[in-house]
Order: sequence, then C-alpha cells, then structure tokens
Amino acid sequence: MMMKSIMPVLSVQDVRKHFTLHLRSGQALPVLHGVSLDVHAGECVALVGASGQGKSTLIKCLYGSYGVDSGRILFASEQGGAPVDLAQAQAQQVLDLRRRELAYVSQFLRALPRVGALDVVAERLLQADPLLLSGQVDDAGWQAAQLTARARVAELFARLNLPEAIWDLPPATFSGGEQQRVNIARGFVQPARLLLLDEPTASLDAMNRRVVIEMIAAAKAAGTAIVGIFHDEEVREAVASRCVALPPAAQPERILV
Ligand SMILES: Nc1ncnc2c1ncn2[C@@H]1O[C@H](COP(=O)(O)OP(=O)(O)OP(=O)(O)O)[C@@H](O)[C@H]1O
Repeated sequence: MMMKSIMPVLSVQDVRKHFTLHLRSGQALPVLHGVSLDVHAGECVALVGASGQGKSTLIKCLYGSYGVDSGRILFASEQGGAPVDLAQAQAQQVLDLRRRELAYVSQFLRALPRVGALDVVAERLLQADPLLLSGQVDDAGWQAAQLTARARVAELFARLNLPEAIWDLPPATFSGGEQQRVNIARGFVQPARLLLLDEPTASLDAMNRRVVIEMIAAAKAAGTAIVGIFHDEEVREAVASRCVALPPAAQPERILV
C-alpha cells in the first residue's frame, strides 16, 4: 500500500523530440533534449524556461497529442496495473484516459461550431459518466444526466464570472478572456488524476486570476497531479509546488539538416 502512494502519477523519462520542418526541405528542429521529471499526486510542477524552449510541446506530449523520438511518459492510471506509456499508447487508450483521468487546458479554445458554451463543457461530464457509457440509459436518463451536468457547469461559469447571457452561445465569438474561462471550466469540471495547464490565466483579469488560483489549489488538495506553464510570476508563486527548467540543447541551438 505504501508503495502505491509514493509512486508518481507521472514519470517523464529522458524525453527527446524534434519537429520536421516540411516547409524547409524536411529539416529537423530539435526541441526537447532529454526531459525527465516526476509528478506526484497533489503536486503542481511549473515548467519554466525561455520562450520557444519546448514547454507547450512537452505539455502536448504529456497529453498524448504528440509522439516523441525517445524516452517514456509513464502515467499511473487510477485503474491500477502497470503505468501506461503515453508516448507509445494506442490512440483509443489515450482517448479513454482523456475521458476520465487526463485534463488539459490549452492556450486556445477548440470547440465544435454552433454548440453553446455550457454544452461544450457539460459534454466533458457526460462523456465520463459510467452509467451513460454503459449504454443502459433511456432517454429520460439522458435528459436527467444532461440537466445535472448543465447545473454543475452553470455553477462553475458563475464562479468564473462568465455573464449568464452568453452561457448558451457558441464560444467562437467570445472575447479571449471569456474563451479562456470556458476552457478552464472544461479542464476543471471533472476531477482529473493529471491536469495539464498551458498558461491558464494569460487573458484573465486580476479577479478571475484569483478564482483560477483557488481552483488550482483545490485540485491539488484533492490529489490531482498538475503540470503547468505560468508566465505570470504571481500565479506561479501561488500555485507551484516546484519549478522545473527544461534542459537546454547540449550544443548551441541549431537546425540539423
Ligand atoms: N507543430 C510544430 N511544428 C514545427 N515546429 C513547432 C511546432 N510546435 C512548436 N514548434 C517549434 O518548437 C519550438 C518550441 O515551441 P513551444 O511552443 O513548445 O515553446 P514554448 O517553450 O512553449 O514557448 P512560449 O513560452 O513562447 O510559449 C519553437 O521553436 C516552435 O516554433
């Protein structure tokens, strides 16, 4: 039992990655030069480093969106068993984990056109509902689940000071800060085992920054492991358990042919 609690939720081991620049005759741009870090439950690790050093790229690797050249990204699922290497996992396995255990607040909101903000976020709850996933639910059951999910999202939107008049509008026309709060709501609405935050407060005013700081603190207290990029020093100091700098290139940064 002891062993289980000291095992990190996430163990990143010597991850290396380059991009292939197809518009430049396939040149290679090395970005991650052997990143290693462990993140435990309840910890918030802030990635720090110069612009362009690969922080957002690493976050996308941790979410299973990008493959890596080498190294491992071991995620200890709450289902138990051997950790899953997110760098190697099948797409379906990554999607299943995203449904219940991985959450990601990206810098920019991507949502289906014509779906209202409240439903964009409620969808995240519905997708993870084991009863709905079982396929054993009739129409009335679906409607009840939808109502419950929408009520939870409404609470979160109110907490994030999103004006009620826009809750049912598609977020495509929202301001940057409004879109970011929809994104934050989607990342936080369901408890996650691993939460990835890419500049979650970049477009927010001081009042909403404080709300997000409180939400991050609550997620940590609930045992979520967090990896984030926080350019705002005040936010970083408030939420980070520790900072991790990405390793620089062994030689001066260059583009390999
Ligand atoms: N999909 C991609 N294809 C090619 N190059 C990319 C891609 N994504 C990122 N890069 C390049 O990889 C490098 C790292 O980008 P990344 O966004 O990870 O940096 P960052 O550390 O998050 O920067 P910032 O602090 O400015 O957000 C940059 O040089 C960027 O141009």
